[in-house]
Amino acid sequence: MNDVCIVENLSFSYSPSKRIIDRLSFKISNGEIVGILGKNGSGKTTLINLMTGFLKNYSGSITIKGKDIEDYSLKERARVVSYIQQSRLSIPDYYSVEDFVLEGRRPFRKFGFYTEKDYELLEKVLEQCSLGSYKTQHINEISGGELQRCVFAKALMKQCDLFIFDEPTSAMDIKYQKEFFELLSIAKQELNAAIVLSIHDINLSIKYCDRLIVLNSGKILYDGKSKFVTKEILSAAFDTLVSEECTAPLHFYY
Ligand SMILES: Nc1ncnc2c1ncn2[C@@H]1O[C@H](COP(=O)(O)OP(=O)(O)OP(=O)(O)O)[C@@H](O)[C@H]1O
Repeated sequence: MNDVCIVENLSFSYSPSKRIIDRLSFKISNGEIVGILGKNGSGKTTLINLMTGFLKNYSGSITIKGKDIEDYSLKERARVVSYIQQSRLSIPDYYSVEDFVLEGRRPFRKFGFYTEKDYELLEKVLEQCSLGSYKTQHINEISGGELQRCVFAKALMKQCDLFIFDEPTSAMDIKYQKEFFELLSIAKQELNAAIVLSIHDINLSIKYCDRLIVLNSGKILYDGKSKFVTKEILSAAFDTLVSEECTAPLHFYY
C-alpha cells in the first residue's frame, strides 16, 4: 500500500490560548476508507481544512503524494485532491447536471477547453453514479440526495486517488447514506483511492469505513480498524455512554 497522505506532528490553534489540533501523526494509504470521528468541536473539520491546504500557520507537516502541501499551487492541489466541503454549494441556476459534473475536469483543462476524453469520462461517471437519465436536467430541479450524487460524480471526474469529505452524509437519509457509501466503493475499487471523511454517525462509520481515527480535543484517541473500536473508546470520545449496539455487527440495521 502506498501512503497518499502523511501527517506528522501536526498542531494548530485559531488563537494562542487553545490548541485545536494537538500533535497528530498518521498516514493514509491507497485503497482505504478512513473515518474521522469525534464529538462536536473535537477538531474534525479543522483537521480536514488543514489536510486540504485551506488552513495555514500550523506546525508539523502534511505531505500529499510525496510533496509537502505548501509546495502545491492551488491548481496542482485541485488535481491531486478531490475535496467536498461541509458548506452549502452555490451553483449557477443555469447549470444542467452534466455541466456541473463536467466542472470536475476544470483543473485539467488546456487553454480553457475540455477534451473528447473529458466528455467520454463524463458519460461513464454519470452512468456509474446513476445520473445518466438526469444529465440534461436543471441542477436546481433535482432532490437533495440526487444533488449529493452529482457532487460526488464531480469529485470522481478528477480521477485522483485522494478524496476528502467533510461530513458528507449529514444531510442524507438512510437510503442516500447507503448509496453514498456504495459510490465511495467505486472510487476505492476503480481508482484504488484513499478516502478520508469526517463523520458523526458511529454506526455508519463502523459499517463502511475500513479504519477510524477518533479525535478527542484535537488528540488521537484511537487509530485502527473500525471493527476493533470499543464502546469504552467511543464513550470517552463522545463524553457519554455509547451502548453495545453501536459497536456490534450492524448488518441488521441496514
Ligand atoms: N474559524 C474559527 N475560529 C476560531 N475557532 C474556531 C474556528 N473554527 C472552529 N473553531 C473552534 O475549533 C474547535 C474545533 O472545531 P471543528 O469545527 O474543527 O470541530 P468539529 O469536530 O468539526 O465539530 P462539529 O462536529 O461540530 O462539526 C471548536 O472549539 C471550534 O469552536
